[in-house]
Amino acid sequence: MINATPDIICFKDGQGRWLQANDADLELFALTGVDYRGKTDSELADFTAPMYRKAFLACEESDERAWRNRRTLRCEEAIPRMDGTTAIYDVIKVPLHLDDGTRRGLIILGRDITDRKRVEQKLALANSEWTQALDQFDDAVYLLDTDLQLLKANKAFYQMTGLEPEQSLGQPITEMLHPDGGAHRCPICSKLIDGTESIFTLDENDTRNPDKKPVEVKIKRLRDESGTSTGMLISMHDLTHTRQIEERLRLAASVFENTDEGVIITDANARILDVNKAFTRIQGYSREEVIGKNPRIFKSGHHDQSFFRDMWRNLNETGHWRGEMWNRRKNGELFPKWQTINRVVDAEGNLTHYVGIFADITHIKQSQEKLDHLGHHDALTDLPNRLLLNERLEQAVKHAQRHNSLLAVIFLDLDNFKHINDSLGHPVGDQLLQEVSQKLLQATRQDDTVARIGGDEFVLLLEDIGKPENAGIAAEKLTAIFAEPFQLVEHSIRVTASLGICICPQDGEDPSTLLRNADSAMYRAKEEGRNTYQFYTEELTRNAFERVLLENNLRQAIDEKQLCLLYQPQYDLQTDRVIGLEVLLRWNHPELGTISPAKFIPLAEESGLIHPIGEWVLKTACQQGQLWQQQGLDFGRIAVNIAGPQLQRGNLVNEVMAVLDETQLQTEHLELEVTESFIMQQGGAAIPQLQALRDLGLTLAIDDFGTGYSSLSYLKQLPIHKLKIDQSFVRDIPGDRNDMAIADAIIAMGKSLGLTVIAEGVETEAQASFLKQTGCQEGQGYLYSKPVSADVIELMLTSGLTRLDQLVSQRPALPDAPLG
Ligand SMILES: Nc1nc2c(ncn2[C@@H]2O[C@H](COP(=O)(O)O[C@H]3[C@@H](O)[C@H](n4cnc5c(=O)[nH]c(N)nc54)O[C@@H]3COP(=O)(O)O)[C@@H](O)[C@H]2O)c(=O)[nH]1
Repeated sequence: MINATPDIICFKDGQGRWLQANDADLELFALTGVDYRGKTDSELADFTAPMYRKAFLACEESDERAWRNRRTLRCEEAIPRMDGTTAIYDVIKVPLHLDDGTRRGLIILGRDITDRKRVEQKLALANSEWTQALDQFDDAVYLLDTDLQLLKANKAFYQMTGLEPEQSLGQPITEMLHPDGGAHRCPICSKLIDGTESIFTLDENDTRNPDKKPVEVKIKRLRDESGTSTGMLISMHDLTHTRQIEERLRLAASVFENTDEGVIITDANARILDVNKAFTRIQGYSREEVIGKNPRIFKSGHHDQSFFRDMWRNLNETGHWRGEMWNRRKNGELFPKWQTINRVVDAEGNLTHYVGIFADITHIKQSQEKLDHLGHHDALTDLPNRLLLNERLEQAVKHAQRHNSLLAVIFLDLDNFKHINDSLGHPVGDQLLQEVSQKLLQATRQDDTVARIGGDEFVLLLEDIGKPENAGIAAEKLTAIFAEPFQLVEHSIRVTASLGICICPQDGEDPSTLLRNADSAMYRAKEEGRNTYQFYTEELTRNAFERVLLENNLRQAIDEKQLCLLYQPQYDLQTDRVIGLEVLLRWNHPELGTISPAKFIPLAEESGLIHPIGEWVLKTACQQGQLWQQQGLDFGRIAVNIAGPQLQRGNLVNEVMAVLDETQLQTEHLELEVTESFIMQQGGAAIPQLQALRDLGLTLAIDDFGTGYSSLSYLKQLPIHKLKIDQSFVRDIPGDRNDMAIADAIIAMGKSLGLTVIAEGVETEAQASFLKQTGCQEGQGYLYSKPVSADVIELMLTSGLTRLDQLVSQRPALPDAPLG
């Protein structure tokens, strides 16, 4: 019967000797067919495979324990198998003793639990892995049975509740958490008691919160396959960190919305995702108007491409950019802002956003400008002060050096200003200084600088003055403002000024030298008796005064009949016949003698006196021509020089028509000469007037040709008849090859354009013969005749002679003709 069971059964006597064993036992130890009876485990180990020895010894040892403890022993024994695996047996050993305590025998029953063990081990492993996994959670997780007794809990649970596993497993949760019996007041326990599944939060200051932290509680009912409840799973999530993040987010959102700085957030492609209230206020666009747009819609046009290129490079290299930028508001207004842009990257370093923060710095800029203005201007007159003057002077010197131009520094000091202050008081002195400042500004060009460098001292900076004499003209204008008394609120004050002029580069090439020299020139003006000006160099002062003198005298010259005209014949080079007479003006000054037009015509042009003078010349020349016309003298044409300002004024055509009408000179007897440099300077503006003059039927010549750089294409557009080769190209013929080439080219150009070419300043036969050979049609110069009076011309024409030298040789007793 004992062989019918797969369990092992073995009986041993009191000395551990085997009495009987069933087949399962014998098979287990490979003892089948072995005479095992009367042998102990150790002895049997010799009768079977060596691998069983360890198992036999272990059996002996546990047998001994059972006897010694005199109690049934239950243990597990591992028995090796032939296939290399190990069988685990659940073994029960029942020790039998005699009444006197001696060992009588041992009953051994064993059941193979290898498979169960394996499953149990797997389960235990899985269980421990699961527990370990749950221990990793920060959330407290615990499992209750249907009686709400704690079955399992992770580490976080014990940490949160302060309970120990030994004292809590198998205990009712409600009593553990609320030993005072208040479980029904606890929101977690009351829900557990009700058996309801739920998710809820408890704040740290909630008196019912068993834990003093904000927590999110989730209660889940567990069910088996049949749907029967098997327990409850509870998780408690500590919300402290979440609450902190929420708080930070709330704070960030509040800062975003309430900060005074505009904030703009874009995605990685610079598409706007969000803007704040301040942005809307500053930029003028609503949030909806800009979402999805690129910030370039705010571009002001103030910055060039390189500005943005540098900005992006910086941003991408360093992760941020900071600087001043100009933007355009929705209403079109430009404004300056101080902008910071940051790149935002994710954990992998990939660009996700750009965040721009900016402040409108319009007011700061305005304040800066105000401060800057205050720092650079005189508080009383608002004129530039010494600091700004120095800056401008430095720039002006550089400009003059770069462009090879002239710069004038005028130091102006009021004469006896101290007396005005002392006698009438400082407020009146201040008023006077303000008035003087205004007048100085009115008397200068917008580009000039008028500075007050202290007390009654002013400095004027005149750039690009062309020639030093122009500084003298400016000084004249400036002294003129002191000719009339200054009308102040309660006083009419007469005051004069002394001026010192210094020219850059000739009198100094740096600001301090120029100011010092202008100052010392001003002191010389004071020494000269005040109310005057002096140049730093005496020669310039002399020239300037001479110029003023001439200009003043020229005004009287017409009325006092000091002007007269000379005529210089012009010839056909092939026939030597007189074909015209150039009219040349002379000024016979009662004290200074004959003054060259080269000296006074520019003065007349600058002062505007050229208009009455030019009119007088034209009318006088036409009257003379008409006289000769009446006498039947063949003078060809009268060639009158027209100055640039006469043409520029715009009424020359009417003026010429009126003179021709009045004098009755036939139009074909009149020729007008206009300089090439003036025509060039006018561009196309002179053409309509020249055309109108040509339409009158008179002849138009371009004077000083070759000095004004006109091009062939430009010349073609001009309604002219004649080119007059400038005498500077004739003077050195035949010695200078360049001049010969230029003269040749002008003659060829004239020919190709169908224009007559006349050469002026012909003094030698060689020059005349070269010009003739190269095809120049007409000539004029000392070789034939100097400019002479009308009487001499008349004599020459009536005598049938053509050249002055012939006249002189034939008529030695000529009247006193003024010879040019
Ligand atoms: N707008 C006006 N300009 C006038 C008028 N009258 C004269 N001028 C211009 O003044 C410049 C100087 O003139 P001037 O001193 O009269 O000199 C002229 C001739 O005398 C001189 N000339 C003539 N032949 C010779 C010569 O063989 N050698 C030599 N060295 N000089 C000579 O040349 C001047 C002629 O000038 P241009 O007009 O270029 O023919 C001068 O620019 C006059 O134009 C006037 O009324 N209005």
